[in-house]
Amino acid sequence: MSQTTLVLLGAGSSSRFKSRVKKQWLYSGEVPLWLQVAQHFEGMGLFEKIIIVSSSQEIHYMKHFADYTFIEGGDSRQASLSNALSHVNSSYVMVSDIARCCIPETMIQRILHAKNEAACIVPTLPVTDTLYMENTPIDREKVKIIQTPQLSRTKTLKQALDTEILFTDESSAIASLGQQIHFVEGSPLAHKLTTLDDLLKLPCIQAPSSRTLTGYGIDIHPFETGKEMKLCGVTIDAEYGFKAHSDGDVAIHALIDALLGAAGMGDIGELYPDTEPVFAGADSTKLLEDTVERISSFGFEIGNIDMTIMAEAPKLLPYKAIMRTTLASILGIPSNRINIKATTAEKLGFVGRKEGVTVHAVANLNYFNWKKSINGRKT
Ligand SMILES: Nc1ccn([C@@H]2O[C@H](COP(=O)(O)O)[C@@H](O)[C@H]2O)c(=O)n1
Ligand SMILES: C[C@@]1(CO)OP(=O)(O)OP(=O)(O)OC[C@H]1O
Repeated sequence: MSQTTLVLLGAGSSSRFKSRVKKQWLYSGEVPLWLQVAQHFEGMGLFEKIIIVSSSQEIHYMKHFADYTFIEGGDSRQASLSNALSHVNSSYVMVSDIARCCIPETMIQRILHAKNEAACIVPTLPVTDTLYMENTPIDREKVKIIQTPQLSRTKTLKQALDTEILFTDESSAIASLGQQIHFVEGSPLAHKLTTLDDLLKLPCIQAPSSRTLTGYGIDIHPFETGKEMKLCGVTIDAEYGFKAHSDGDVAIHALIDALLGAAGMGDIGELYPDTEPVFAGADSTKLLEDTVERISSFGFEIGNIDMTIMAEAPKLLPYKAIMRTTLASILGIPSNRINIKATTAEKLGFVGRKEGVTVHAVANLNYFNWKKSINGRKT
C-alpha cells in the first residue's frame, strides 16, 4: 500500500466565485466537480484512503453520490485540515484543494516519489515575470510559486498544526518546526479554480450535460377552520385553511418535493421536519426560497413547473395568474414556465367531500450551464 491518505479540502465558501452555484458543484458532464476530482485521484490507485472535507449540508447530499470518508470542515482551511487529520492513520498525508481540479498524475507521481527527501514535499512553479518587492526589483530566480497538493509526514504535520498560529499551507507549518522542505516541479495544470474565468484555464472540466432531470411531488392536507388558506403563496378567500405544522400551503409543499425529487435531494420533511418548532406556522414561501437556494448552490437551474390542484372548492381560476407570478418571483423563472391546473374530484373521495386538498407537481431541472454563463461575459 502507498501508506498515503489523500485529503481533499472543499469546505470553502467560494466567496470569490460570485455565482449561486458553489464551484465544487459545477457539473462537468454528468458529475459535480468535487466527484470528478475525487474519482480522478481514486483512479490513480495511489492512496489507501480518500477523505473529503465539506460543509455538513453538502456532505448529506454528497453521500447520495459516493461513499468516500466525508468530514465536516471548520471555519478556516487549517481548521478543516485538522478535522481531517484526526481521521488519518497512514504515515503520509497528501492535502489537495478540490478547486485544483486538473492536476496531472505525473505531478502526483513526482511528489510521491520524493516522499523520503524531507518532512514535506512541495510542488512549485518558476516565476516568469519581473518581480518587485514594493518599489525594489528582486531576483525572480530566488522566488518560487508554491502549489498544492503537498505531501507531509502525518506525525510531523499534526505536530506543526498543534498551535494557535494560522498557516496558509502545510509547508509553512512544517517549516515553522525547523523541518526541511523538498521542492519538486509542479504544473500549470494544477491551477486553482477561484473565479468563473478560471474555468477557461482548466481543460479537464467538460461542459455540463444537457440532460433534463424530472421530479414529482404530491401533498395532501385536510381543511381546518380558523386558519387562512394559502396556495402557491397566495391568500385565498375561504372560510378555512389547512391543518398543518406550517401555514399548510399544500401546493408549495408538493412543488418543493418535485424540485427535491429532480435534484435527488430527498423530500421536504428531511429538510424541514414537521417535528421542529422552528417550522411551526412557517411561511411555506420561505421554505421554497430555501429550497431554490439549495438546488441552485448544488449546480441546478430550474426548467419548468406544472402542477394540478385537486380541490372541490374554492374556485381557483381567479387566482391562477397571481399564483404563477408569485411562484415565478421565488423560482427566478418566467411565469410562462409555470403552469397551474385545478380540478374537482367530481364529489368523489375526501376531496369530493370537501375534507381536504391534494396537489400533484412536476419540476424539470437542468445542470447550471456555466459555459454559456462565461461565453456571455465580457472578460
Ligand atoms: N411514512 C412516512 C410519512 C412521512 N414521512 C416524512 O414526514 C414528512 C411529512 O410527511 P406528511 O405525510 O406529513 O407530508 C415527509 O416529507 C417525510 O419526510 C416519513 O418519513 N415516513
Ligand atoms: C411543511 C412541513 C414543515 O414542517 O410540515 P407541514 O406543514 O405539516 O407539511 P407536510 O407536507 O405535512 O410536511 C412537510 C414539512 O416539511
